Parts: sequence; structure tokens; C-alpha cells
Amino acid sequence: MNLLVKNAKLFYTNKLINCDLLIENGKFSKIAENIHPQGSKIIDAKFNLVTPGLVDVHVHFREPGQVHKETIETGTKASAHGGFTTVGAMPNVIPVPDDAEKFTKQIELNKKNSVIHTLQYAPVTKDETSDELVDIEKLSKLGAFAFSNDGHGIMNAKSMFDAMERIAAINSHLAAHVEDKNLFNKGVINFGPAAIRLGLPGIQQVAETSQLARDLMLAKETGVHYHVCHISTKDGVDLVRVAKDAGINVTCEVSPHHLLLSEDDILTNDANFKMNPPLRSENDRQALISGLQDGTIDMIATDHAPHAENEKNQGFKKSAFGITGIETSFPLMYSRLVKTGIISLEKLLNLMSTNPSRIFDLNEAGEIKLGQKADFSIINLDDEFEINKADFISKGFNSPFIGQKVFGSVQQTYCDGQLVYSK
Ligand SMILES: NC(=O)N[C@@H](CC(=O)O)C(=O)O
Ligand SMILES: [Zn+2]
Ligand SMILES: [Zn+2]
Repeated sequence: MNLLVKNAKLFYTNKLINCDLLIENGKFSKIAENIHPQGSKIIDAKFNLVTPGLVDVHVHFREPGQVHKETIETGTKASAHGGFTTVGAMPNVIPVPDDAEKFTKQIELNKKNSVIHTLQYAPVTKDETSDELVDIEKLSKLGAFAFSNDGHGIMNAKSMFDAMERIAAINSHLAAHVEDKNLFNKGVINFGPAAIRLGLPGIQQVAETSQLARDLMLAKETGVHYHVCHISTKDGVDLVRVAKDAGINVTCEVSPHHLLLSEDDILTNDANFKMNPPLRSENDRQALISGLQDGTIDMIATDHAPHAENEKNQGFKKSAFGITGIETSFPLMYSRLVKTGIISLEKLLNLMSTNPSRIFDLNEAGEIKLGQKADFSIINLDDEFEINKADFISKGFNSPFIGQKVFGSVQQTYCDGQLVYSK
């Protein structure tokens, strides 16, 4: 059945245009002012935003191993609820897919249980924590869209250097959770006033920035595409800016929570504010916003990290690191960055679709193009709603944003021309 989206406010060729959009055989086939139905199923978009399916290169689904937190099915249905049709899944599942057999199983599981496109990261090293590299070339051939040890910094500089050389040789991508574990201090919160106020051990900023500085020099030497996960510090943004100016092949992402919250927002021992990297100072937060505005930061990624309630209700010291984000990212970013005039809607859509797609070579995602698979979402920008646990499709509702009022509710999401979320 062909679909005709009437009265779209379509994000197309980097502009918002009022038009109709025809989808035939799961692909975009025509964009024009007024398209006649001719037997197609009609969807009236009522001049709501029609965006390319959003792209998030950083999510954690917990299957296999910890399906009480999230499954691929609940994670991808939650993604569709958030307007996303392509996500990059981190490899910190159990077992870590660090050889051909485990990796192939993971890809098959993703394919079987996803309602959207789930791309799979391969780890860089065995078990994500050892110094021994995985078979990078083989895992790439088996479908790894990029490599990451997310959750862990790569401590051994020689392992990092060798991984970068091999990843560069196959034109793949290395996404780094930059963290020197020796500077982590068993911290659970940023090293700063909130840590002192709450009597909690703090994670120093140099845990992030010192490893980032090292990696940028290794990336310069090897020429690899080096992508910084969840940047959180002003010094980190400054380093990336200088590296970009020097022609180093670096890109970086920031999470909604690091853009919207700082350690000053942590008023009680509530672990829904606990994640890694931690919420930093207000000065850092302002630097992240500036980095977004001047293009130093290339994309928004949620680091969607669902956990069960009893893993998050034990205060900062005992609870797990990480918060959910895939269902609240667009409305939060739209309400707090676009409606307030910090960035334009077009810029936000670049940060959440076009840029991640271009940077990670995801040819058929992140942009509406004729002949390309029909991944898109219809979003009512004027609809105000409260973020409620009961509305989450994710198994996790470990979010510090619950109770906040936002604009921009996803009405429908289509993947390959199929309806995968409807309000
Ligand atoms: N962000 C987090 O705090 N936790 C992530 C791992 C990670 O991204 O480092 C998780 O898998 O739970
Ligand atoms: Zn991480
Ligand atoms: Zn992560």
C-alpha cells in the first residue's frame, strides 16, 4: 500500500517546506505542493513537522544478559516513540560480542527483535576491558558500523594506537568513552561543590580531559575518524575545537542531560541524576551550549541507559550509572534549546539526524531523499505535555526529567514506510 502524507511541514534539503510526500514500496517517491491520492492511503499531517527519522548513535539496549532493564524490542519501540528510526547500540551487553560468533548472534538478535534500524557497535578490545584487540577487520565485515568500548576508557595507549591504525585502514569509526580509570577516584558524582555538599566521592574532570588529549594526538598520528562520546567538560570542548582547527579527524556528541542539567540541580541523594560522565558545573554546561552553537559539537546522542527501579533507588553510592533518554530527547531539546532561541529548529534537526548520518556514513538514514527508504516521523510542535513514567515504552524510567513540561509530541513514526509508533 502506498502512503500519501498531505500537508507536511517537511524538513527537506535543510529547509522547512509545506508540501505533500508520496511513499511507494517503502521508499520516498515524490515531493510536491499537491499530490493526488490515486489509491494511496492518506495521512493528513496538518502542517505538523515531518522530519527524517531521527538518528541516535549512542544507546544501550540490554539484550542479551540484562533483559529486565530493556530488551531490543522495548528499546527500539521506545526509540520509535522518541521519533528515532536509526540507533547505534553499544556492545556492553552480556556476553560482549567480541568475536565473530557472538557478534553474528548479536546482529541476528537485533534484526529479529528491532522495529527500527539497530546498528551494532563492536567492542575495540576483548571484553571491553582488556588490552587485546578484537578482530577489527572481521567484525567490520560482519556488520559492525563502528567500534567502541563504551563504559570504559581504553587505558593502554599502544592498544588505542593499534586499534586506530586498523580502524582507519578500513575507513570505519572509533567512538571513545574517554575516562582514565586511575583518575576516577571511585567517584559517583562530579568532583565539585555538589560532591562536598552531599558528602560523596567525586570524579575529576581530568579523568575525561587527560585521556581525550592523549587520544587526539593518537588520532592525529593515525588519521582515524575519532568520535568523542558524551562530552561533558569545557576543557574537553576546547580540546576538540583546537583539534578540529588543526585538521584532526575528530567529531563529538553531547547528551541532552549534559546540555540541560548541572551538578547544581542535584539537590538530594537521587540517583536519577547519576550517570557517567557525571553532570558537571554550570560553567561546563554553558561551554557545551557554546560548542553546539559554533559547530564544535556535531550531534546530540542520548546515551539511553535504562536500569530497573531497584538499581536506581539506592542513592548515589550504590545505584547504577546511567539514565534513560530516547523518549524525551526531542521534546526536551526542542523545548529548551529551540523555543528559547538558543539554536534554530533546522540546526536541531541537523544535530539529531543529518549530522550523525553523514558522519557515520549511514547512507540511507537521517535525510529525506527520493528513492531512499521512507524513515520519518510526524511531530506536533505545539502540543505541550508532562513527561510521565506511565508514557514510557522503555522498561526503564530512570530519568531526572520526569514531571517536566515540554513541547513536541511525536504523533507517528514510520520505518521503511511501515508505521512503528502511533500516539
Ligand atoms: N552512561 C552511563 O552512565 N552508563 C552506561 C555506560 C556508559 O555510557 O558509560 C550504561 O551502560 O549504563
Ligand atoms: Zn560511556
Ligand atoms: Zn553509553
